[in-house]
Amino acid sequence: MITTSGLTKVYQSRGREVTALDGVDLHVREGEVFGVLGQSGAGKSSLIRCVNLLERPTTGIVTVDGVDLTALAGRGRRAGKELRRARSRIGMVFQHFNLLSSRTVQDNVELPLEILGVSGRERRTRALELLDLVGLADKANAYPGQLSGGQKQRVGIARALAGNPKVLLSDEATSALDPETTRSILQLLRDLNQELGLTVLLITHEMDVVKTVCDSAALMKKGRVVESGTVSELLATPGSELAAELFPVSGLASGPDRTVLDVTFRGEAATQPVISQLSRTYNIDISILGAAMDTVGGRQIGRMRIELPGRYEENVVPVGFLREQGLQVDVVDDAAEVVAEAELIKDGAQ
Ligand SMILES: Nc1ncnc2c1ncn2[C@@H]1O[C@H](COP(=O)(O)OP(=O)(O)OP(=O)(O)O)[C@@H](O)[C@H]1O
Repeated sequence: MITTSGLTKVYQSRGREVTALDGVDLHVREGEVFGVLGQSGAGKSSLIRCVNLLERPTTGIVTVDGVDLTALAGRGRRAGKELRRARSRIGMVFQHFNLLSSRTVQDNVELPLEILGVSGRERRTRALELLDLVGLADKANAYPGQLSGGQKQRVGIARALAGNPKVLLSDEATSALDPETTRSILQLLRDLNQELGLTVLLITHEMDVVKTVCDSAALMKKGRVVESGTVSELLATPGSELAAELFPVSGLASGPDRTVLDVTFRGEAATQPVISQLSRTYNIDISILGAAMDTVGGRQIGRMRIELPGRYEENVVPVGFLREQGLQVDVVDDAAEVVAEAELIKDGAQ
């Protein structure tokens, strides 16, 4: 539904060039909720703004629902009209709602329809339908200033849906909201995704958002996508940074000459007593350093960090046993963990 290939965006800023996107290839399938994560400055906003051509990419191609938007941009009047039409099929939701304070809720929702030249009567009916869909039928005549943050975002979503889009882009839609309101807005996006078959591309810096609503996710760093896939694929990828952040377990080895493993359980494997079997079969003592259960991508999943006596070379057979039981086993390298933690501290300090 959304494809970018070789997308770059270079800004000219005070005489120097800033590369915000450095060759981004993204594939968002029809009907999925796709989350793009990354630290501040990674290029997330530039990406989403290039997808609907709010920002003109420097090079590369953006296709939405089979239409090459980059080919239409800046190619005369006729193509401009086609681009406007294609863009009306892409809704956009903003972090700070971007509502007009002098217009009522209903008039805010009608605005894109006015621009599309829809008649007054049709606009009113459509706006009321949309307000009903987002649970705000009783606020049609209120002004944005009279609404809570969550209600304002619902109006923003209703407005984004006015042109009957197939795609909804969301730029940090929940980051100005409290946790409870965030949950209800995410639920609304999920319901719209399922009821209307809407494809949603959202950018966020919150792992919880990805956990709650996303089918797929990508991690951006310095203008590049460094990991992407369905949430289940990512969780099954050894060494995936997104998986580790989506589902963190911690705990350091209790001393030298120990093997630390992250064992991920899902489905049937979660109900088997594998740890006690492992201990009995190989006559080893196992310490549990950390454990967590969670629902990720709608599936229950568990992860446990365990420690076995002896170095990894001495534990190849027990590790093989765990893998034979269908468990995902990642060997935790303490030295790498220490480096990763130091990087996190350094990034946080910047
Ligand atoms: N209009 C602009 N002019 C010059 N540089 C820009 C412009 N917009 C973004 N940048 C730069 O491009 C890089 C990527 O910015 P972008 O806003 O896309 O990142 P982001 O991941 O969305 O960050 P945040 O989470 O803080 O919004 C940054 O270095 C930023 O300073």
